[in-house]
This record gives sequence, C-alpha cells and structure tokens, in this order.
Amino acid sequence: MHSRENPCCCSFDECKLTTEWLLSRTRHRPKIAVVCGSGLSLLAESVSNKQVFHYEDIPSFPVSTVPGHDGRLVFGYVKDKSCVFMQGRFHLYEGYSLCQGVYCMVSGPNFETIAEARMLHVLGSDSVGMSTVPEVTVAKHCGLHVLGLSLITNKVSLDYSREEKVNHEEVLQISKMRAEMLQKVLTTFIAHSHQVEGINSN
Ligand SMILES: O=P(O)(O)O[C@@H]1C[C@H](O)[C@@H](CO)O1
Ligand SMILES: Nc1nc2[nH]cnc2c(=O)[nH]1
Repeated sequence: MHSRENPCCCSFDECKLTTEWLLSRTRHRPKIAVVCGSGLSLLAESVSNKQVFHYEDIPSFPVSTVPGHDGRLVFGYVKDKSCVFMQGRFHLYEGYSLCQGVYCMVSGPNFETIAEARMLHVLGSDSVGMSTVPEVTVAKHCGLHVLGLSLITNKVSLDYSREEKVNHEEVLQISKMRAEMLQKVLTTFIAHSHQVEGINSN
C-alpha cells in the first residue's frame, strides 16, 4: 500500500496487480473515469448499481491524505454508461510522484554538459534523449496514435563535483539488461491494443 511515507507507485507489476484485483471483484467495465476534486465526492453519489472500494483495501493503490478526498473508488452507472469515480486524488505536495514526466530531446551525438543538463532541468525536463520527438511529431502529423516507451539507462549529472560520465557502452549494457522486461511490456501492450480506442490490431 502507498502512503505519504511510501509514495512511489505505479510500477508495471503493481498496476497489473491492482487491475487484476479490481477486475476480479467488479463486473463493471467503465469507459468513462471521473476524478473528483476536493469536496466533490458527491459527484459519484447518484450512480446506480454502485460498487465501492476503499483505496486502502486495494492492493498497491495510493491512499488519500487530504481532507475532502474520501479515498474511495466508485463504480456505477450514470444513465446507461458504466463509469468509475475516484473520490479523492493524489497531489505532488502529498509526496506522490507521477510515473510520467517530460522527455526532452537534444540532437546529439554528444551527451549533455553539466551546464546543458542544468538548463534542461530548469526548463522542466525529467529525462533527455536523442530521439523519439521527431518520430512522434511526424506520426502525430500523420494522424497516428503514438505510444513512446523510453528506457532510462543512466543518470545525467547536474553536479560539477560528482561528474558521472555517460558513455554509449553503459547505455548499451543497461539496454541489454532491460530488453527482456521491455519486451514483456510491449507484448502485453500489443496483446491488449484492441482495447485502446483507435488502434486497429489486425
Ligand atoms: O536510439 P537511441 O535513442 O536509443 O540512442 C541513444 C542516443 C544516442 O544515440 C546513444 C547514446 O548512448 O544512444
Ligand atoms: N541526450 C542523452 N541521450 C541519451 N541516451 C542515453 N543516455 C542519454 C543521455 O544521458 N543523454
């Protein structure tokens, strides 16, 4: 279970566990999800065929720590539409980090200097690479749906006194170590791609 003390969440295995736990306990298969803000739990109160799970009972699910966030997942129907409501959400100030971030691309082929890395950091970048952005830009331009998977292979030093030099050998070594895990992620995604609206898996 996640808490303020243990805020890290959302590894692939944890999400899988949470999903399987929920899927095995509810017949609802909502296409619409609503996240209720502070004091807005009422939004979920009038649903029919209601099924409620408390966040603390759901394996690997974060818990709400803010007043006005009830910490309940509510499945039910609004009109004839199956929906799920989160009565309570999570904020960065609670210590929760999102497993997503800003990917920034530089043209390379050199790695960033510490000064460049600091600049990217100040601009809001969480990760940096030398690819993906051009492909995604063109793919979006062509109207394609895009999923970008970036393997983070190394730390980028922001500190002149602790310069950890990156090199392509290290990048390749880590990629090799993680390739199998990535393959599983990709295979699972492709196997379920028909569930993603707009993706034709045939
Ligand atoms: O093709 P990717 O983005 O995996 O290649 C990275 C970026 C540089 O070409 C190189 C740095 O080690 O690997
Ligand atoms: N720009 C950039 N690309 C990378 N690709 C793999 N590691 C790195 C890195 O540290 N910086």
